[in-house]
Amino acid sequence: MPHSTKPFLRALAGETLTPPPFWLMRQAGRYLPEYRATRAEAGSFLDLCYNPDFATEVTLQPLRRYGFDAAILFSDILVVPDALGQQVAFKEGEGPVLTPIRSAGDLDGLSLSGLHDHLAPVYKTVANLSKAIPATTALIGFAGAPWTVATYMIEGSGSKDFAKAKGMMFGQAELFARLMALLIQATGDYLIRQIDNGAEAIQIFDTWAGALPEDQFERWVIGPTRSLVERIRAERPGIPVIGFPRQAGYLYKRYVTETKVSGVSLDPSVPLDWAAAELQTKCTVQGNLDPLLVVAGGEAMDAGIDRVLRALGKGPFIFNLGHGITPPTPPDNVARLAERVKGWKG
Ligand SMILES: Cc1c2[nH]c(c1CCC(=O)O)Cc1[nH]c(c(CCC(=O)O)c1C)Cc1[nH]c(c(CCC(=O)O)c1C)Cc1[nH]c(c(C)c1CCC(=O)O)C2
Repeated sequence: MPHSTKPFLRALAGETLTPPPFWLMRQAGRYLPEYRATRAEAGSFLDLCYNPDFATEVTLQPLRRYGFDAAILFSDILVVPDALGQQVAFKEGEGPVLTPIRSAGDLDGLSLSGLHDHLAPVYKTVANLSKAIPATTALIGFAGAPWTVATYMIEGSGSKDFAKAKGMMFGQAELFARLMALLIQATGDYLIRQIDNGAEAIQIFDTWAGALPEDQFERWVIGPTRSLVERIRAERPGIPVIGFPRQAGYLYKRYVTETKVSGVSLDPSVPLDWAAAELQTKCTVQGNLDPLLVVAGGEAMDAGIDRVLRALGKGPFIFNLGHGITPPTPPDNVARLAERVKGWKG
C-alpha cells in the first residue's frame, strides 16, 4: 500500500496527528444557505441525491467554506431500499416515508436485479468527486448498516421504540433474517461499487444500534458489520472502514473488537477517558462533540472542543461531532470550530 499523504487516511492507518484531521457528519445540509439554494433547484431531496451535478456541488460546498480533511458523498442511507424496489419518499418536515415491509409477500417484491442501474447516478457522483476534491482531502463513501436501514423498511418511517422492527426480529425471525441477508448483500455490492468509483474510505452508519439488547446487538449489529468489513478487506484491500454504532454504550467495546473496523465513530454519550483507554488502543476513534454545542457556539463550544481534543488527541484520532450537524447551526460557529481544531497544538 502506498503511504497516503492525506491526513484523514493517515489517521485511519493508525498515525497520531497534531492537529487531528477533521470533518463533520452532515457537513452538507440545510444549515448552509447555498445547500438550500441547490436543493430548491433540484426539486425533491431524492432528486438531489440522484442528480450527480447537484449532488457533487452540495458535497463540495462545505469544503470551500471550512477546508475539511474529508468529503462525504452526498446521498442518503435510504437509496438502498429505493433501489431494491421499495417505495421511498421524503416528506417536507416529516422525514422519510416508505411502504412498509411486513410480510413474506412484501419482501418478495424486492430484488437485487436493478440495484446498480438505479444507483448509477450515485456512482457518478463519487467519480465526479474523486476528480473535484482538493489533493489533500479524502473521499468517504457510506451506507446505512443493515439493522438501521431495516428499521426504516419495516416501520415505514422513523420510530421511537422500533416496535414493528423488533416485533419482526423477535416474532417472525425467519422473515427478518431474510430481509437482513438481502440488505447485507445489497449494502456490500453498493459499497464495493463506490470504492471502484473512487471512494477512499467507507463509513457504516448504525444510527439505531443502541436500541438492541446484547444478544440481538451481537447478531444484527456486530454480525452484519463484521461481514461487510471482511468482504471489503477481501475484495478491496487497503480501504479503511469506520463504524458508527450510535448509542451502543458499553457494547462499543465488543463492536470494535469483533467487527475489526479501522475506526469507530463515537456518539456524544461515550465517556472520553473510557474511549481513550478501551477503544483508541484498538482502532482510530472519531468524534464526538455534541452537535448542539455548535448551535450554541461561543465559549461553551470552545470548551467542549478542547475537552475532546485533550482526551483523544494523543492517539489515532479524527475530530468530528457525535451526530450530524442540525439545521439551526449558524455557519459562523462552524467556521470558529474549524479554526480552533486547525489551531490545536496538543
Ligand atoms: C438515519 C440516517 C438517514 N440518513 C443518514 C442517516 C445516518 C446518519 C444519521 O443518523 O444522521 C445518512 C446521511 N444523510 C445525508 C448524508 C449526506 C452526507 C453528509 O453527512 O453531509 C448522510 C451520510 C443527507 C441528508 N439526509 C436527509 C437530509 C435533509 C433533507 C433535506 O434537505 O430536506 C440530508 C441533508 C434526510 C433524512 N435522511 C434520513 C432521515 C431520518 C432524514 C430526515 C431527517 C432530516 O431531515 O434530517 C435517514
